[in-house]
Amino acid sequence: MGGKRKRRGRGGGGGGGKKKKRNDNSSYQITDVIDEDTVKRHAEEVNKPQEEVTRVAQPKLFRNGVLRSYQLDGFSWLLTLYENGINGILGDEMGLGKTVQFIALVCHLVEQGVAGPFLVCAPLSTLPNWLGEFHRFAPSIPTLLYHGSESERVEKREVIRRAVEVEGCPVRVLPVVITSYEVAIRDVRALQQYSWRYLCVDEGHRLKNHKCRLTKSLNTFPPMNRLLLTGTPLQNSLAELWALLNFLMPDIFDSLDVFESWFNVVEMQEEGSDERILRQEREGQVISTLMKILSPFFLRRVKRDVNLDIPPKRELLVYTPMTPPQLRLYTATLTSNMEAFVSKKKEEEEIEYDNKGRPRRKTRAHMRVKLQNKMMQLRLVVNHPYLIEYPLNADGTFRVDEDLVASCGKMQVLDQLLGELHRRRHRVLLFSQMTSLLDILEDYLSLRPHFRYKRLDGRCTVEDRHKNIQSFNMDGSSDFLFLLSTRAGGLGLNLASADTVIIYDSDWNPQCDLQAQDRCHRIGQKSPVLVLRLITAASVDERIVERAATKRKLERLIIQSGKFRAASQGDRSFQRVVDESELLSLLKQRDHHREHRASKGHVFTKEELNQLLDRSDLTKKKRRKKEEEEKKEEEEEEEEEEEKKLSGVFKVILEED
Ligand SMILES: Nc1ncnc2c1ncn2[C@@H]1O[C@H](COP(=O)(O)OP(=O)(O)OP(=O)(O)O)[C@@H](O)[C@H]1O
Repeated sequence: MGGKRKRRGRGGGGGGGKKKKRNDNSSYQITDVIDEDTVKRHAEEVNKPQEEVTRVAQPKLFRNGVLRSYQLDGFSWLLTLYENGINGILGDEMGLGKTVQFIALVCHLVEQGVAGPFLVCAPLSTLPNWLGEFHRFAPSIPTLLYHGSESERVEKREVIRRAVEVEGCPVRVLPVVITSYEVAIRDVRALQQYSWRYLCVDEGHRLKNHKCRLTKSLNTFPPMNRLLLTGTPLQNSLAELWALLNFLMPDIFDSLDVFESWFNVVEMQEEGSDERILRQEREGQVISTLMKILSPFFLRRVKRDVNLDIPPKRELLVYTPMTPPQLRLYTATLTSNMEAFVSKKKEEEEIEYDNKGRPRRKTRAHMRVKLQNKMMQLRLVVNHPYLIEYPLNADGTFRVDEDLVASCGKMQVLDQLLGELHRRRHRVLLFSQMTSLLDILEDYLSLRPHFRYKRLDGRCTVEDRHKNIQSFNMDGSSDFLFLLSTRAGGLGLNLASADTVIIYDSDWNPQCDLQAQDRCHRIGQKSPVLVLRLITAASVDERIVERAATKRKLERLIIQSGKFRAASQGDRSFQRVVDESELLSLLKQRDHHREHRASKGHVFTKEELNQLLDRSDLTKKKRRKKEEEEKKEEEEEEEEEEEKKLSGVFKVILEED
């Protein structure tokens, strides 16, 4: 175990309570993890009983929209945190409108005379969205996109100091500065100079590594209120969650070692650990305690809690076989002679004989990878053999023909799925981890020119991202497909005009794939969403999906269990220990609904395809849910009527008495 980390004493939330000394590893108490008094004080403030919390009305500066009831709750919660100088995490499930809740908070603070400036630090791909949301919902609040070349940024720094008049506000207001993580790191010196009133880090799980440059840079800023927005606060391990808490409250969460030792994370994440988790909970109430600690700083609502009225989502696993060339490459990799295999093949191909029988060297294939990392090689083979070697034409250009589809099991199934989805007029988001695979998919799309598409990955400029997203979301857009890299395209984008997600290759981190799915399963979605996860059978793909499922277990137990949903009040039933049956059902939960495998050959039969793509029952499910809700409402109304009548009777009786 490492030594005690030095406290930095930054960040608005640090409580400065007394610290308990720890002796050795085995005798850690929960009070070693955190300062109990401080947490208790925060909890009392934030978790006041419902009656005592007055929900704040929608700010006047928040226009062109009505905050939903849970958003008003969330905004009130944010305000309570601000007023008590506590930092926190708004962890609502993706697509519930975390952005608008923060915008409402800014509007309210400005109305109250807080002049700013406010700093929003977000992934590059979401900057246009942030600006758009501010312009749409709070048009009178000044904003500044802090981005661009060095000289542009120097000019913009002047604007940060320029306060403007805002109608109905007691003070002149400084802008909300919206910038990317990269720029915040690059310009840390310049940005430190301002007296920021509030820092909001969007997709806050970016700070999951407490040693990352962004965390270090932001920690050098003068103290101010800090807020993290993230729909996926627990990604791979509790250490990552600790890093977020450490960023927000370094005084309380100052030792990862202690935190980890208490919450025995490694054991909890091992495969087949269900029994152990249950035992730990029985003996030490580990999960319940962790929730108790988190509760004052963390608010999370999920779609099913808030009656969002969007159609349901269904995830299917679609298993695809390997083609013979893929199998050969895969076996060669496993037996470690991939290099020999490929170079031997290359040699055979490179020597050609001219019409006089003389040997002539000729390059036929373009070797695309340095063959080092075995796991990576296996992933390349299953994703597309052309990622290993791409055949060339005589003139040295890439050979793009039907072999591109025929040589790869996933491509054959993808081609079949896309054909049918296009015919049924669905619109598709297609995610891959690898930009080189997106290149191959673009080559494929040149063979299917009727599939109009857009593309977004880490290489796109902010302007191109914005243009492509707008054009895809436009009414009457002719785009059928959006190619996205999971890392760049999974964050914070609104693509609710699509209703199908295809995950070509799964991420080791399950939250990245969830992020991807929720680009279209969000407010604004009108149709049931189908998520198709392609998995090459009996390959590294299966291992990735299994590993991801194990990681999700922890997240499901702590974050998804629905205990953080009340914005205020003691309703957060932490007094009630998470009971065993509840834990068991969380442990058993699966993300996917069904698995599909082609019964014969490489692709699906018509019947199988129909079954796979059918979502009529989801529409029915939605209708049924609505009917049930209406029925419940009617019953409640009837009950109320009944009660009124009864209380009338009692009143008469009482008066007569
Ligand atoms: N009250 C509202 N009225 C109208 N539109 C809303 C409202 N709340 C949210 N939206 C819209 O819903 C969509 C999702 O909101 P937003 O992007 O803020 O979600 P999010 O929780 O931040 O998601 P993510 O975690 O994916 O970033 C946006 O298009 C937003 O404009």
